[in-house]
Amino acid sequence: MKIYYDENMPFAREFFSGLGELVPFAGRELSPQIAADADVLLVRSITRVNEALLAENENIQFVGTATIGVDHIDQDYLSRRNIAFSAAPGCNAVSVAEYVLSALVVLAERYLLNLSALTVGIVGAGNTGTRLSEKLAALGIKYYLCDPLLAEQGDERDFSSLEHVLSCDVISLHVPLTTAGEYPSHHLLNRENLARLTDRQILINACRGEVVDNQALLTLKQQGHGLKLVWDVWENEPDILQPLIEHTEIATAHIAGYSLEGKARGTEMLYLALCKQLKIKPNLTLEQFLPPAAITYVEIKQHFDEIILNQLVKMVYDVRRDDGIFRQQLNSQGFDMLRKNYPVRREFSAVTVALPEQASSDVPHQLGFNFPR
Ligand SMILES: NC(=O)C1=CN([C@@H]2O[C@H](COP(=O)(O)OP(=O)(O)OC[C@H]3O[C@@H](n4cnc5c(N)ncnc54)[C@H](O)[C@@H]3O)[C@@H](O)[C@H]2O)C=CC1
Ligand SMILES: O=C(O)C(=O)[C@H](O)COP(=O)(O)O
Repeated sequence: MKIYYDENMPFAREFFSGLGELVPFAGRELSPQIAADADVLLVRSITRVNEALLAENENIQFVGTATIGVDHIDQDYLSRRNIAFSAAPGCNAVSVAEYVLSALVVLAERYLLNLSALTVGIVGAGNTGTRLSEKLAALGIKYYLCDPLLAEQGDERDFSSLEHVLSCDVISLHVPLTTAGEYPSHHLLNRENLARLTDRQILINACRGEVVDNQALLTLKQQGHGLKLVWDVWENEPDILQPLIEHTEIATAHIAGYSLEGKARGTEMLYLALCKQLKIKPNLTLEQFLPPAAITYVEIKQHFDEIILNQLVKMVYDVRRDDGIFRQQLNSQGFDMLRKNYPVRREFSAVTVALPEQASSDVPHQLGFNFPR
């Protein structure tokens, strides 16, 4: 059995070598000719899987994407051909939530904002939106959720209108990219509603670039609008609207979900799905392969406050590192190479935090840091 896998899938060799012959490929270079003899195809978000790619392949049994987003997969085509499909829902949701938290900590420091006094509007209350809301709740930050689909499905949380969440101090977008249905997200933020945002607001996009009309946003910023932007995803990646970069507070190359745990969990989820498809009992887990973090233990000696929060979050993940790399190296390396060469980043859970014995709050552990044994 030939298993074709994207070369940017961590631990793919470790997980899949016992299941078949492995063939790595570069995500944007996979052609119908190359993919023609794959029995299993494991992709990331940059490979479009559709009839154009698979028409010449008569044997393919399984397609997997090690990502949350599935907008690059023609699922109707796969089901018409009876090809099994699996994604990795939630695999890097914590990573995205920690990216957003790091950005908020950095902006709070830059503009002397009192984090706990901010309101945050979360658009899309699925895996990433929920992980973010849990971290905000741990910090006592008031948040509002907008997700008409979940509301209609009977989700019992409180939901707000899009109009309401767009009036919050911080707006964080966590929807899939969709163009059909009752609530399509393509250009959910457009010229009209962007123009209604105010100079004091922060807009964070770490879902898909096409959810915001990038050209309309650029025009608004060029007119002197003060809206602060945290921008991880861009329309038309990798050929992005570069003039927008200078108008952002934080700009990165679609890496919000790139913690080592987040990417590797995607690989592990595909391994489990493929084992199920092949009716094989899985015998490998991610814990076997994940290395320890560079710093594994921190002892806090004082009352936990926003200063310690700032230090703790930035010690594990300081989004300014990725912003700096992006601004300095985008033109020399290119968008895709920045992503391919992404430096190791760990999640909060890789670090154990010990608190003073009489600590009155447990915020670090509620944020996802590990408990001491
Ligand atoms: N920047 C990055 O590295 C990453 C980006 N993503 C993107 O984030 C998206 C969301 O991820 P998850 O939360 O894990 O997905 P999810 O599927 O768990 O949740 C998405 C939620 O958005 C809601 N939704 C859909 N259309 C909506 C609309 N028009 N208005 C409000 N809510 C709407 C859905 O009902 C669902 O509850 C993914 O589809 C992916 O495109 C995901 C991981 C990493
Ligand atoms: O999981 C998703 O959805 C994402 O956006 C991933 O972070 C995309 O990563 P790549 O598949 O483009 O490496």
